[in-house]
This record gives sequence, structure tokens and C-alpha cells, in this order.
Amino acid sequence: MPSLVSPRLLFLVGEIIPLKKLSRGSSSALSQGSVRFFSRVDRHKNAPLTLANLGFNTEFEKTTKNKRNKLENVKVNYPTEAPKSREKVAASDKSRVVRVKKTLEIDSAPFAATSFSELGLPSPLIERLEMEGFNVPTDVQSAAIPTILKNHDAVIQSYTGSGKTLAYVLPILSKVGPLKG
Ligand SMILES: Nc1ncnc2c1ncn2[C@@H]1O[C@H](COP(=O)(O)OP(=O)(O)OP(=O)(O)O)[C@@H](O)[C@H]1O
Repeated sequence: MPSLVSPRLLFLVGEIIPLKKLSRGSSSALSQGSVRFFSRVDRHKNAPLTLANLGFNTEFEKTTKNKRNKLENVKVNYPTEAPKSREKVAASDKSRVVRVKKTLEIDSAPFAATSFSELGLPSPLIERLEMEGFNVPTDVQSAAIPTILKNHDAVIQSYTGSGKTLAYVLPILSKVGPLKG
């Protein structure tokens, strides 16, 4: 038997040629596992040729069971208190809380103010508006002006002719120019 023959081929002829009759080189090429493999085949001679009967499955199951047992024995200690680092994050996250409060202020903005003075505009600007005949703000102005005056970003969307221009210009004029407060 040539020594370069593969272990699988040796298995096929193993029932005919006993191991001791193999050349020295061939038998030394067999690992310990291969020898055990032959002995298992002898034990289950009448059994069907399955991986389990050849011993592979049994070893696999043992390994799996061991692993499962190890996992079952692991005690998981769930933390009962939040880690201190998380507390720090919560403490440093005050800006988010403030933002939420501001959002609530937006929600409570008047949508039907009866005068521009209700919106927090400076009095020089209100006087000039009244001089021009603008006494009552429109709905979009009532909602947008106080929001922008609180330094929120705003996207103004309303139908044409609803007064969007003054809605964003008046807060600007309350900060810059001769009519600012
Ligand atoms: N509070 C107000 N009271 C009376 N008139 C107003 C008031 N606000 C705006 N107007 C007048 O209503 C008209 C329409 O206003 P404005 O052009 O700002 O509307 P708009 O929503 O910007 O329209 P568009 O979508 O066409 O730009 C203008 O003539 C403006 O002077």
C-alpha cells in the first residue's frame, strides 16, 4: 500500500487489509484518531453506517451538552442601579429637558391674538404697525412671532396672503433697526 494514500481510502480497504499488514510508512501516517475510528467500526459491525455509529455524532453531542451546561451555570447579575456614567449623561443632558420645555411653550403660543402687543413685540414697532393700520395679527403671525422671538428656528407654511412676510420680518425688526426694543 503506498504511503501517500488518504485516510479515507484506508478506511474503505480497512476491512480487508488489517492495520498491521500495512507498510510501516502507511501506519505511521495514520493519526491516533484514525485508529480509534477503526475500532469504533468494529464495535458497531451490524449497525447501519451512520455518523452516530461511527462515533462522530456522540462526540459532537458531548461537546454541545458541555457548552450548554456551562451556559446554564453562568449567573447573570443584572445591575439594580444605573451606572454612574449614565447619571452623568443624564445630568449633562439638561439642555434636552430645556428644549422640551421650549417646545411646550411653542404649543401654548396664541393662535388668535387680538393685538400685536400680546406677541412680545417692542412698543416702538407696535406703534408703527398701528400707524400703518395693522392692529390685529393674523393667525400665522400669532403663531410664528412669539416662537421666533424665543430664538426657535421656524418654518412658516400658510396660504397666500395670510401675512407670512410680517410673520418673520417683525421678529427681525424687533432686534435690529430703529424700531427695536
Ligand atoms: N396683521 C395684518 N393685518 C392687516 N393686514 C395685514 C396683516 N398682515 C399682513 N397684512 C397684509 O396682507 C397682505 C398679504 O400679506 P403677505 O404678503 O405677508 O402674505 P403672504 O402670506 O406672505 O403672501 P404670499 O404667500 O403671497 O407671499 C399684505 O398686503 C399685507 O400688508
